[in-house]
Amino acid sequence: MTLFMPDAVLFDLDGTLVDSAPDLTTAVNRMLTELGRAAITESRVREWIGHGARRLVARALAGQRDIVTEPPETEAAMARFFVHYHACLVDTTILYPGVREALLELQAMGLAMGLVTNKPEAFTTPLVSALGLDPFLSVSVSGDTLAVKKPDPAPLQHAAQQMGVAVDQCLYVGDSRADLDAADAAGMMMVRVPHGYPGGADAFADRPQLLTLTVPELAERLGQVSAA
Ligand SMILES: O=C(O)COP(=O)(O)O
Ligand SMILES: [Mg+2]
Repeated sequence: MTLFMPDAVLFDLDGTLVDSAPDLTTAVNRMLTELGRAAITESRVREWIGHGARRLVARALAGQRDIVTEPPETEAAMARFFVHYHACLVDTTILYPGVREALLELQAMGLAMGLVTNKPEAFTTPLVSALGLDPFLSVSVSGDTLAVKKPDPAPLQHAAQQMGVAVDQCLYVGDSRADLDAADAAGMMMVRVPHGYPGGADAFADRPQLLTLTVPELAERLGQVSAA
């Protein structure tokens, strides 16, 4: 698949710009321990994130990824998860290697940048600020900014609208199937990072053509496109 020169690049957060799984695991396990439940592994958390904090908490309580209805204790558990995740939000969470330099390059190319994450705003805002991402982002759409979250296309469409850029002139950079489904439904091109939390081993099995690049590789490729 060939790359075009977009007017704006939108980024997913968890698994794309930052590896937040260790701190999320700490918070989930503090919550589970409080409820007298057994802790879960970080690899489970890596499989269960991507559809927002509430879905992660519900999956952790149910002990499985596929849930039809939320366990009844989800609401109360969410309140405890919020307390615990706030306390360890940036204990170990850092940008993936080269991300800061890549964002500087993209900024120097004159590209507008934004964030579209399923993470609740209460976590997105302090995390973005602690990691020094604020100066790069002209818009930030979280999982609870609108009534719907990814894979619904609305958060991507909302971000594009806020930036005054046509949806098909934006490029979305994400790590999960929810990101791809949102981008497809919005009519936005997506590039996938090779790390992160895809949402199952076969999450992209039916999309072998999907361009897979790290954020630094993307900045380099777009640099070539803009120079051409
Ligand atoms: O909160 C989540 O489940 C994942 O957040 P993300 O959309 O930034 O990957
Ligand atoms: Mg993600």
